[in-house]
Amino acid sequence: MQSRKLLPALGLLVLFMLPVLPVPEFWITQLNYIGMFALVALGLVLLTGVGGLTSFGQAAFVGVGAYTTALLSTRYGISPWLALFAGLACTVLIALLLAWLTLRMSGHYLPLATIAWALSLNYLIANTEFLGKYDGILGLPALNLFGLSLQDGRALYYLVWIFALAGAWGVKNLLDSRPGRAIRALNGGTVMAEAMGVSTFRYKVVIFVIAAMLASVSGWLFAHFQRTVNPSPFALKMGIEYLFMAVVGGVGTVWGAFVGSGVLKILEDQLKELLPRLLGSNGNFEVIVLGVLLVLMLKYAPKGLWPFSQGLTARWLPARRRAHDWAGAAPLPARDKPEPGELLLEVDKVRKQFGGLVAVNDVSFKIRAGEIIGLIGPNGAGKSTTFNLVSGVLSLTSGKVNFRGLPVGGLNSRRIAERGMSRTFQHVKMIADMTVLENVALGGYLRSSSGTLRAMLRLDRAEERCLFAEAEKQLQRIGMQGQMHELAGNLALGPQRLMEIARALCTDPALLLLDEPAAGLRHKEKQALAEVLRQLKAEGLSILLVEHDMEFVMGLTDRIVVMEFGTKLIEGTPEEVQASPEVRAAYLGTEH
Ligand SMILES: Nc1ncnc2c1ncn2[C@@H]1O[C@H](COP(=O)(O)OP(=O)(O)OP(=O)(O)O)[C@@H](O)[C@H]1O
Repeated sequence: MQSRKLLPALGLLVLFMLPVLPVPEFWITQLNYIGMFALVALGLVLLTGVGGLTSFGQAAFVGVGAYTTALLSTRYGISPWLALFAGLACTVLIALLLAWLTLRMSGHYLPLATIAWALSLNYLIANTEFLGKYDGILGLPALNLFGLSLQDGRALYYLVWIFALAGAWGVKNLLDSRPGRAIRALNGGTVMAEAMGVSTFRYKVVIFVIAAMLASVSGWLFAHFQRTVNPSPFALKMGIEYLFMAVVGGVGTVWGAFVGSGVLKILEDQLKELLPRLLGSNGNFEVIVLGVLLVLMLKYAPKGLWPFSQGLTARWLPARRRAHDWAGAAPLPARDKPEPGELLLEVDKVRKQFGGLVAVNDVSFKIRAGEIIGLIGPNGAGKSTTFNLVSGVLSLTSGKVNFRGLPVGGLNSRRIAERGMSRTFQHVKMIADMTVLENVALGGYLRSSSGTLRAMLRLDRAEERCLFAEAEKQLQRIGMQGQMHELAGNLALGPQRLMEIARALCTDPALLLLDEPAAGLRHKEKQALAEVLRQLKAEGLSILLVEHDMEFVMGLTDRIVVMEFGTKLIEGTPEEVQASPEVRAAYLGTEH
């Protein structure tokens, strides 16, 4: 534990002592650039590494910050500090516009769109008379802080690194918070996060804007360091380099941004110097060597240098475990629970057509509070589609769904979660590199309120304690408390499915929707799951269970709805269903 705190403290001390030590000016300049580049790469850690949104266009935002301060401080004599905020305001406006235009794109369309707007913004700057075209703007004033001129690289060094480390602190805090868990959920697609009540589009915009703002601050520092701006450092080529820096360091890790910026900057400069001397001729040979090194790194350390080095040192540094500081935390707000026997869910003639195929054909059933209802049927019978209609993943072609007396048909899964239905997934959806506890705490999203700024400034700790206390309570409820500090991705399938149930319970649902929870489980794991579900029923919870495993459903449910070819074949008690000749023909007959 001691070495975990000692090493960063030592690193910080060395970093802040460097300018007063006899370190050559060249290295101070290098470190200034590394700090500025790291700010941009930090934005990419959040946007690309964590959020899964690849951007080649961050250099354009560096340009917005640089040009705004250049223009305002040289033409209008405005203080560079005011210009910093003006630059950030411009950046936010441009980022919001671009986010609105591009962030709904997926796959390769988004990276292509970032290339397109990076080219356009750069071309616009380079061809605007007002901005000095390709010559840019010269004669920027040096920064001044409390009467102290930061003209000298050694003086500016402190400002650069205060910004860079403050950025790292903010991003690190954000990732370990309520909005941070929502952001970390983006990378695995939007369905699970939306089902936990997260507006995934909103968080995509948030990380896009934060990344743009970090780039803009870097541009402001860069402009006053160089004392001149021109379009070339903000071109697409630099946008690609920033992405390389993040990837080389480790695109999902905060300190990777610093490692990547440092390694690339130093290697590039040293190779530029060394290679022509070695080869005896001039040329940009460093580009070739860097390209080869990058390919080798992607092959042998694909997660980047920081995670690679962490893997090597894991033997000496014990894994960090979250301090258990939530004992006695206040409970999260809870919803009014339905009375036993109260009509909870009313599915009335729901229909879903995919083109000419009627996947669900006027299916109706009801669930009362305290019941476990099974929805079964052979492959392709329409169970998952019905489940998705109830949980808001699919829109209804016709029919009605009422929940606790109010219509919910047509609401999206976020709104459905707000009303008190929570679901699990046929294929487990989780954040593999987060602990079990953190995954479950994501379920408490709608019962808490800390926003991005509070999280970045770490003002959210009291609410975080409440969230973790609730997550631990739900894990205890299903008998998984002992595994709460494990990474979710390291669990076997059975515990992963139970973890999903704990996450759904953390939303404080009135109805739990389980999509094939026994699929792929071993016999013992099925027994453990059935035990948990029986216990939840005994506690008064209502459950809709879509399942393939007949034995599992028969021993657990109060009533069963059997579907075939999109229609409801029969509804009854497990005994009635088992005795039904139609079911035998349609389902059991084909199964046994
Ligand atoms: N998005 C879609 N587009 C077109 N057809 C679909 C879509 N989703 C499902 N279907 C079709 O609707 C029918 C019902 O599918 P559904 O997945 O609901 O069945 P199921 O009972 O859940 O089957 P399984 O047990 O195999 O998951 C199938 O014929 C399926 O091919």
